[in-house]
Amino acid sequence: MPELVFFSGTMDCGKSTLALQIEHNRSARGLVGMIFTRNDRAGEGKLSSRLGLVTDAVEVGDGTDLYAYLVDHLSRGRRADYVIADEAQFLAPEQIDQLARVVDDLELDVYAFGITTDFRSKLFPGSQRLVELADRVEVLQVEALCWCGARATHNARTVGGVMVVEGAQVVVGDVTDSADEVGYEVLCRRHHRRRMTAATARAAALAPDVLPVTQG
Ligand SMILES: Nc1ncnc2c1ncn2[C@@H]1O[C@H](COP(=O)(O)OP(=O)(O)O)[C@@H](O)[C@H]1O
Ligand SMILES: Cc1cn([C@H]2C[C@H](O)[C@@H](COP(=O)(O)O)O2)c(=O)[nH]c1=O
Repeated sequence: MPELVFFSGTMDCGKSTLALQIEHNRSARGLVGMIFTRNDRAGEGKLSSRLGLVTDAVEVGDGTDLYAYLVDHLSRGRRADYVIADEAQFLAPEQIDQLARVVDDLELDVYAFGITTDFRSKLFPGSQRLVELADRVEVLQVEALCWCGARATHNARTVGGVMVVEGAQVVVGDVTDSADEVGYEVLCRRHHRRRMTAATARAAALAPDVLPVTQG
């Protein structure tokens, strides 16, 4: 039975890498994938992983009907044996419904990859719809780590290394972005709740009132 699978995790846990591996393994066996993405850091129409792998993809826009796109593609005699949707958190709920229809009516497997929650630990609307509709939700196995060493479960947005909780839900960026700009950092829940990033934890450890008193 074809399935809608949601591979979810924090930023930087290997979702795009897994998407590219699934694509590689299937294309090595002669299958043809339809790859959708939205707002990938590598630019329009790209699916990229931090390990350096990248492939071309169809850039989804606000008005793209993913079901209609596939019907049109197939009716022109082109092939699509399965579907990959990366950065699926950026898709609208209706577009997730369209992916579910691709599974049910076109009988294609759909593999969606995305982060579940935003920098305020609120569900992205597209991810919420995926959790509601997916046949399976798979949490990625190679977990990212918080600076404290615990499993990272939350995505923090930072400016100058300091966690912020105000701003637009969508701001494309990376965990490696320089400390001056808007960037991201993955944290465990405890440190996300306390808004304690690696930089603020370091600063707190160096603060004069916590330095050991030197004996004269
Ligand atoms: N230099 C590196 N060497 C090995 N692994 C790396 C390196 N840089 C990033 N990674 C790994 O790549 C993964 C991030 O891959 P990516 O697919 O881009 O993540 P996601 O799509 O979940 O944000 C992480 O598991 C990270 O550990
Ligand atoms: C938490 C959060 C993230 N984003 C953006 C930042 C990145 O461009 C993507 C996530 O990509 P990844 O491949 O999973 O690292 O999402 C955002 O727009 N808003 C957020 O709250």
